Amino acid sequence: MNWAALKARGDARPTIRALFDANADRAIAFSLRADDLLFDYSKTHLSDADRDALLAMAEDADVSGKRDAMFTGEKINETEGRAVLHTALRNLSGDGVFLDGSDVMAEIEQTRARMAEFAIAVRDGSFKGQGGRITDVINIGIGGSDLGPAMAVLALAPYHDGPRTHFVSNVDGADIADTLDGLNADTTLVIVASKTFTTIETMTNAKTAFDWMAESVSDPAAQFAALSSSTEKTADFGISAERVFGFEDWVGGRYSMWGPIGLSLMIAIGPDNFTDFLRGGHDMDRHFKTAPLAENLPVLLALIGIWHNQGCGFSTRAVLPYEQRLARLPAYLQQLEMESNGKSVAMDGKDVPVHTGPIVWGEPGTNGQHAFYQLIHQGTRVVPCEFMVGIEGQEPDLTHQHDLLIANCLAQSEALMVGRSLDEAREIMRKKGLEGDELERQARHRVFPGDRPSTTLAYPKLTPYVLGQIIALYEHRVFVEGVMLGINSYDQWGVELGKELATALSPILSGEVSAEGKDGSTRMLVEHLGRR
Ligand SMILES: O=P(O)(O)OC[C@H]1O[C@H](O)[C@H](O)[C@@H](O)[C@@H]1O
Repeated sequence: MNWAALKARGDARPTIRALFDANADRAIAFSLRADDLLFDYSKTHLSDADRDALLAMAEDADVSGKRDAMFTGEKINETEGRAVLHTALRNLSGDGVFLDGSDVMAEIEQTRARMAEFAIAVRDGSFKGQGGRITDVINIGIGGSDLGPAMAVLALAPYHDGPRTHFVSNVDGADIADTLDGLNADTTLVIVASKTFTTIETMTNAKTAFDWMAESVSDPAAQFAALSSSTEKTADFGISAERVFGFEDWVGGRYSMWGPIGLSLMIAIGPDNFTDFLRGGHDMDRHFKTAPLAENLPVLLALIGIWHNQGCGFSTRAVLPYEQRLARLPAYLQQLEMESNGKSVAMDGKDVPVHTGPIVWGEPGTNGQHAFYQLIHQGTRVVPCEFMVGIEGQEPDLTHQHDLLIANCLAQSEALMVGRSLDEAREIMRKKGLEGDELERQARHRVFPGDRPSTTLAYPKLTPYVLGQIIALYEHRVFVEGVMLGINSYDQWGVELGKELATALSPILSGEVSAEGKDGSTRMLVEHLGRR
């Protein structure tokens, strides 16, 4: 990968406005329609030649070959010796997906059918709590066993016609205490979601929920379900096999919401809507597998990411959905992107010679506009922005509010690109009656440098299908960026050390083990925080 050449291109980038001036059809030439999504990347610094160079880099990195290897069950997660087949969870084509020569689809479909049967029973009241029909469902999980369903349940609130859904993740007792407060144990279903069924936060919260349940009902385990790859451990916890929904280790935690980890979502919106969500993801898979690289949405999104981060040196990325119900999407994408591509060592064991995954963050618009957009417009760093907006909202009586929402979204990307010159700012100050030094001083504060890049993803309406498309789009984008960087996007060794040290610190904090050997700062903090 010729990173130096890409950097040279980034350094020599033309202004975005110059690119528009040079090509009257730039918006068409630098946008892509796939199914009913429109991805506009014309408000970036990418020229035809830069795009060609990036596409050539994608070809050199064998993105197509690696993509096919993923879909066909090769063990591309080399550091864990596993295949990467979360796409099989949403494979609705009827075609087999083979791993080591055997088709994995029968088991996936069987589990999905069991999930649907259980979800229907919870929704129609035929599965009951010991106090009657289930009114509340609590998903206890963290990371990939929390963020996906939590994000999607909020995103798809208009489709939510099942019991109330709650998510508990943090080991901070405040999380579970606040959630349990006011719930009736005898009409609550607790879903313990953990791929490994060893995660300390989840196991601790599950035990707390079990004890809470035991205070009110004679058979607490009867109101527990489990989602995991480790069925022995779910049995040890006492959860009956008929309410255990398993999946295999070739589904990564942050890619797992399409299968059993999505049970809370399925109960909330119903199996049919859940299938629509899968269909959206599956259709994006089909597009990713078949569209030529230059017309391939995940590939282009990845190339924009590589261009901004490794080409132009913009090391952060703001995700700005103009959709209040996508409030948890930035958090979801933080795990997806930063846990997948926050690595320094390439597949071959060598250091990656460039920065890897960007720092991803964001908030829904318009709220962010009144908070951090100041820095995006006038700060000293360039933050590429990824806007998202729907043609339609879900509130037929509030279309005027949706129009305002769209106007704000478009205004931001326009403002970022065109900016406001010093002369324009002077004119505004002159009209306000200022003159001389004061006019000059005030005008400078009102300059917007402009030439700041953004992309806009427009979708018809935030339906389950569209959410599936968007999530699968970002999953594949992360994969393509990972391939180009030469890293394994599917492991997460970087989370281990903190876990190990936390395990060692617990007995030190409780005074069972001495803090000797710890560094001075940690010893001081143990002494200060270990007081009861
Ligand atoms: O689903 P679990 O096994 O409980 O894991 C929950 C989460 O914790 C881990 O530390 C990983 O960083 C995440 O990738 C994972 O999603």
